[in-house]
Amino acid sequence: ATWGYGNDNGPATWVKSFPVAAGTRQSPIDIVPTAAKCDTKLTENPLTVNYSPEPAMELCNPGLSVKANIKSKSVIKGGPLEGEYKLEQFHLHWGSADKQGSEHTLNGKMFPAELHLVHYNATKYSSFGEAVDKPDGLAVFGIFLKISDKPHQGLKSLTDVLSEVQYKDKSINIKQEYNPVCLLPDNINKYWTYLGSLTTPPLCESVTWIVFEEPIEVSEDQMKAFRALCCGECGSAPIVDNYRPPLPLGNRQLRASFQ
Ligand SMILES: NS(=O)(=O)c1nccs1
Ligand SMILES: [Zn+2]
Repeated sequence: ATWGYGNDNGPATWVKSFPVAAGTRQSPIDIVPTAAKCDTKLTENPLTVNYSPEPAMELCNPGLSVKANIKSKSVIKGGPLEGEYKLEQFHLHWGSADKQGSEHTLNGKMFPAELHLVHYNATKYSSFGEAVDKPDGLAVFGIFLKISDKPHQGLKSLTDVLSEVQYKDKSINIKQEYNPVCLLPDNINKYWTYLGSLTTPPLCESVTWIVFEEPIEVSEDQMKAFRALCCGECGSAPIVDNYRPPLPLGNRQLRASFQ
C-alpha cells in the first residue's frame, strides 16, 4: 500500500513503513514567532540566492503534487547554511479550501498553500540522492501562499498549463526560459529556520528549513487550477489536502533572522 493523504494511507499511518516519522526532528512544525530566538549570526551572514533561468523546465504530476525538476545551476548559500546548496526541484502542498493547505502553520494558522524549493548540499555531496539522508544534506525554502485578487505572475507560467499535466505521470516542458527566482517573496531577509525533515516519506531528518515570513500572493483561480490536478488517470480523485499536519518542535531551537 503506497502512502498518501487519505484515511487509510495518510500521515497518521506513515510511521508503520517509515519509523522515523516518530523521530525528534520531524517537519512541518507550528511556527510561534515569539518563541523564536533572533540570531544575529543569521543577519551577519545574509542568505544569498543565485538562481539561473531554466531553458526548458520540466513540469510533472507525480500523483500527489505538481513538481518542477531543475537542471540549471541554481544555488543558495549563507544564513544558516554552510556551503552551497543546489536547487533540485520545487513543488507545492495545497488545500481543498482556502482555510487549509499549508504544512507549516503560523501561530496555529494554516495558509491555503505552501511552496517548497528543495536544494541539496552540493559542497559535500554529489547528488540529491546521496544528500537526501544526511543530517546536513538538504535545505528547503518554505513559502506561504495567500489569496489576493491578482494572480501571481511567476506562478502563472505554471498554473496556465496545469491542465496539460492533469493526470498522474504526465509531464510537459515550460518552453520559455523560466527563472525560479520569480517565485520568491520580495523580502528574503526575514525568515525562520530550524532543523527538520522531509514532510513526505521517506521523511529523512536531513532538512535545514528556511520558512519566509512574507507570503506570495496568488489568485483564487490559480488555487482552483491546483485543485483540478488528479491523483491518477481521467476520473481519479483531485489532488487536494496533500499536507502533513505539524509535529512537535520538542527540544529544537527555532531561530529568526529578524526581530
Ligand atoms: N515536502 S518536502 O519538500 O519536505 C519533500 N519531501 C520529499 C522530497 S522533498
Ligand atoms: Zn513539500
